[in-house]
Amino acid sequence: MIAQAYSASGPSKRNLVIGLICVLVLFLLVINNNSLGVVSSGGASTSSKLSSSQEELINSRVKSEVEAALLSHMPQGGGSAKMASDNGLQVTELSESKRMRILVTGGAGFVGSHLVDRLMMAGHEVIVLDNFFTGRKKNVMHWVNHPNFQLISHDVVEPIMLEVDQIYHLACPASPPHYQYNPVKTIKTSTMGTLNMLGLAKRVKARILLTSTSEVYGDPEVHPQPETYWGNVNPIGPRACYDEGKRVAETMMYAYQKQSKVDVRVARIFNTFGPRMHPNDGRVVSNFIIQALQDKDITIYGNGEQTRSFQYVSDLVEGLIRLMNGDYDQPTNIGNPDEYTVNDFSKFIKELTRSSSKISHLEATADDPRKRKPDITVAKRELGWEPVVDVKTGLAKTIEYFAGVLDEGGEIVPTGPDASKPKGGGFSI
Ligand SMILES: O=C(O)[C@H]1O[C@H](OP(=O)(O)OP(=O)(O)OC[C@H]2O[C@@H](n3ccc(=O)[nH]c3=O)[C@H](O)[C@@H]2O)[C@H](O)[C@@H](O)[C@@H]1O
Repeated sequence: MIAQAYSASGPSKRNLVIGLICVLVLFLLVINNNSLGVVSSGGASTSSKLSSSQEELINSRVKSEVEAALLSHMPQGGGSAKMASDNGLQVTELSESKRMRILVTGGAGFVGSHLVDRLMMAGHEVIVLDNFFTGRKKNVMHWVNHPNFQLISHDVVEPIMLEVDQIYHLACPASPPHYQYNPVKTIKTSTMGTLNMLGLAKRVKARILLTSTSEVYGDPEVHPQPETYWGNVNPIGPRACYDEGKRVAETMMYAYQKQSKVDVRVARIFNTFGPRMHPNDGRVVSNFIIQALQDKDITIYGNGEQTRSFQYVSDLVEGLIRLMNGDYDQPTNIGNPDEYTVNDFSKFIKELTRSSSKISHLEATADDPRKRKPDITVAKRELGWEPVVDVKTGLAKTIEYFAGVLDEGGEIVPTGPDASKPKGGGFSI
């Protein structure tokens, strides 16, 4: 009996034990699977969580940058329907008859990307061309999936066939160390690039706006500089690739206007700063801010008595849009006449960043203009435009931006005065 009972109860007990073990194993497997799931998909999910939170961070930063930049210029109310896009920015719904297809060459760069934000939010279709030499995909990443937006990796030195209504032709490195890195390429960009864009404008009957520069005035002997001043440029100096390139680009604009009736606009941009400047841009505003935030020496080239007048990027963008859409077709200075010596500017940045940086004077750079200040009478009269963001407010936003870049990416070694290639991938994000 006992044996029977044992043998009878034996297998059932064994079955019970086996069953329990199975349940336990299953249970462990489930737990394990789950925990594996957390780890691996958690790896994935951590990374996807991370990337989505990074994305959120980027989007929120982009959003606040754009909102801050637009605050002073956006028409309030307006009445047009607006749609929130994926990046949280409001895009006006334009009727087909009002919606234009707008090409922005150099649209992934510092100025270009701010212009793209304005045009996209106004409800236009925007095509960005960029060769990503100084432009960065991350500057326009927040529009990449929007149906009104197209990003094309293309160098304006090569012709391109597109159908557009307006062309903002910005493509060209603008920082002295970058445009001097490959002077022949800089010349090609301003000449062949502008020729190609003018050819396109002629073919499709698009209005074209060239972003020229205060550098066409060279080392000016007239101060401040009105558009009627012809300039003082050394045609064979290290800056000539840019200065003369832009001067001949302007010449081409008016030759095409005269000969082929192309509808042209020319903006002469004075020193501009703001968020999305390349951390290795090498120009004075980004260099001084980055140096000051890291308590590194602030590098002044020469005696620091040279002057510059600084405008915030949203003012520039507003000026460009007004020039493009107005009737005035002659060259127009777009800049803020608020003038500083480089010495005073370094003190201003130190004060705003509460930095303990020391000032260090390096050798002066060749042909560095000794003074620069725009006469904006024409812009005021013809466009009803003048800057509305004071330098201190603009600098506060730019300092905040670079503080964020430093927090995310760690140390930045600013670009010095020598010709150099921009560091960091332009196409990666
Ligand atoms: O920012 C701009 O919009 C302009 O910048 C440059 O012109 P530049 O005035 O020479 O620009 P910076 O390199 O910012 O130099 C401004 C002054 O600061 C000085 N600087 C620059 C950088 C630095 O680290 N330290 C320093 O003392 C330069 O020698 C120069 O006197 C471009 O050539 C222009 O086309 C462009 O419009």
